[in-house]
Amino acid sequence: MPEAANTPPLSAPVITSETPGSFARGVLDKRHPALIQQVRDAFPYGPEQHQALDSLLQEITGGAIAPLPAGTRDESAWARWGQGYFGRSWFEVPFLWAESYFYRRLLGAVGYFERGPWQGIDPFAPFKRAELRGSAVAEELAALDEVADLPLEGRDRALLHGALWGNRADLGFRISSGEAREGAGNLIVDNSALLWRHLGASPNATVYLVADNAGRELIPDLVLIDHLLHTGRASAVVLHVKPYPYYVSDATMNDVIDNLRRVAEAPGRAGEIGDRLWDAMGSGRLAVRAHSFSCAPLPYADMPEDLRDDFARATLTIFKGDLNYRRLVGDQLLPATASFADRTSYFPGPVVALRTLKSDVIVGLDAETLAALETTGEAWRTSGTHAVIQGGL
Ligand SMILES: O=P(O)(O)OC[C@@]1(O)O[C@H](CO)[C@@H](O)[C@@H]1O
Repeated sequence: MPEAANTPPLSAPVITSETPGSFARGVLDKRHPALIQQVRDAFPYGPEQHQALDSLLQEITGGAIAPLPAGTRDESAWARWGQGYFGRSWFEVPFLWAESYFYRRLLGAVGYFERGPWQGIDPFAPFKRAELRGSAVAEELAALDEVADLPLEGRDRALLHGALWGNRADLGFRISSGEAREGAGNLIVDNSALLWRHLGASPNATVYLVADNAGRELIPDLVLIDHLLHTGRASAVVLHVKPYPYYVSDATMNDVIDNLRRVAEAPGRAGEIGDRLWDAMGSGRLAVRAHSFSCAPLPYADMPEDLRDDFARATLTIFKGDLNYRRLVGDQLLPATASFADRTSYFPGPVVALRTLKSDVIVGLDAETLAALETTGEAWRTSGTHAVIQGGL
């Protein structure tokens, strides 16, 4: 098994998809082929795209990993990141790398990067759009009218939890689970008091939020951002999104615009929040960044200098979602009781992860919680029913 490069002290095997029946294997041999079919069905692609999708499907299900075509704009970056992986089976290379490269190749297959009519067409846009127009978003926006009447502590909790559990609704997750599960969910680590205390003790805070999915996750993220700005907990917010479509529903700048417009056009409090956020973007109090490393197949421990310098300016960085969590602590078979603070000690500032559990990686549990979870017999690590608000503060 490959060893982790550049990651903090505790070394543990990097997760691959080699084991039949494992979560990672299921993503590669079920979720990815199903996604190719969904994308194919969602657009009137021409023969060129269909052929490219056919050969990608063939490659991921039985072939060897091929490099990017010569002359592609990011060919050299992927040649570097994929050194030692090309020519091998998709299942035996690191899971994180294989998933990221799959999305890069899927976009390549539908002509996203090439000059031509399909350039810049987000293959996941129909799914994102449907979610944005759906009744769940409308209901969640309407519920903000009630939240507005809560005392500050209640609003803090409701809006933080909204952003947290919004992560359960991601569209990639629904490909294998049928539907994202609804319900109360289990918060198995809750460091939210530390988060509020840290912000309370930091005048003129700049909060960074590293976004995950668009739609039912990004909307509550934006609402939380407004809450931080509006209550003075933050004087500025920086929102990191993906530079191109990724992991099905990950938020890009186009999604920020669509989601913000959706909020601003809603009636009631939601519309007010949308207007304030619109103004915050205009005044620079809310800035958006789309760094290329956000789509890199690497842990944050390997982030480039410019991104490290950027995060170093944050009073607090909030990482959303499962994939960011994997990249933050390392996509490795770590002991669940390993310290979150130790695993994130390389990060240039205080961090908090808001994540529902949708893959095998988890750290920072106490032995009792872990033992109780293990006795349930549930797939608590991967089902999206459990969550953490976990801080290295
Ligand atoms: O980062 P998110 O949206 O919370 O979750 C994304 C995710 O669940 O999707 C993949 C499977 O498709 C997992 O490997 C991954 O962690």
